[in-house]
Amino acid sequence: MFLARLVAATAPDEPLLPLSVENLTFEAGGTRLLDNVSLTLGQGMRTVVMGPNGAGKSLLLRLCHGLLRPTRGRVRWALDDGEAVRRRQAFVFQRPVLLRRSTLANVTFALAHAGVTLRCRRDRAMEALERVGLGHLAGRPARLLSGGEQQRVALARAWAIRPDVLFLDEATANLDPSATRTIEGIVQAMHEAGVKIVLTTHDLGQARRLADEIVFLHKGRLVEHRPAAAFFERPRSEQARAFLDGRLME
Ligand SMILES: Nc1ncnc2c1ncn2[C@@H]1O[C@H](COP(=O)(O)OP(=O)(O)OP(=O)(O)O)[C@@H](O)[C@H]1O
Repeated sequence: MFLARLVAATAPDEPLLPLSVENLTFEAGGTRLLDNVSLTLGQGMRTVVMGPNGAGKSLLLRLCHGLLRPTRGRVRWALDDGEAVRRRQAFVFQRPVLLRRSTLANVTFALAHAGVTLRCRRDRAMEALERVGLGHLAGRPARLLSGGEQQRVALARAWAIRPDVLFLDEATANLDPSATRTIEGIVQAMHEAGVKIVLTTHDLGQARRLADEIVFLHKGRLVEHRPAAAFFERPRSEQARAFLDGRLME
């Protein structure tokens, strides 16, 4: 069992993508919050999920990542191995959840959880911390770091496990412009390293900077799924036009 985990974490041969979402529906308390969404996300493009408050962006990401179970429909990966699928993706939340340990230990803990051998953990964790510019703070208690630094620890943790797919849900919503740009630079570096990026944001500037394609949701429905340049220049739907003009609040 342990060996199987190790192999899954270190030798990802078969592609995980594309990710197909088929007639995905999520209901809670008698309300349909995500309504029959179908789309396919492939390798390479940075996908930005946009839409007004309550559109279902977080729900879509959480369902894709397996944090929630759909009421109907399904999430299908190219790889038909639930354990490997789970281990080859990472999720960064709006507020990072950090352990009451050193910055380094937060990353090595994630590696232990991913089945990486004790021998490799420290080097891999340090490498990831260096990549996000936090090598010098490895020994500092993680919870004493600034908000932007804490989010960089979350990204180092994600990077260290070498995921195929990284989901980010409003990862910069609480950060100032400088910390936001730092996070965007790390996301861009992960994209260039071959990690599939799927993120939600309220920040139109960020969407324009990072997106290759846009998934636009409104009231739980998929309204547009198009290349970013086309979406921003010629949105097809009235909802998207209103949203880009700042006229669609929910
Ligand atoms: N587990 C849940 N149970 C019940 N309702 C939920 C649950 N998760 C989300 N919702 C509701 O579903 C709707 C969509 O939520 P979601 O968080 O996906 O929206 P969002 O598009 O990410 O919005 P925002 O931009 O405001 O973060 C909201 O009305 C939210 O209150």
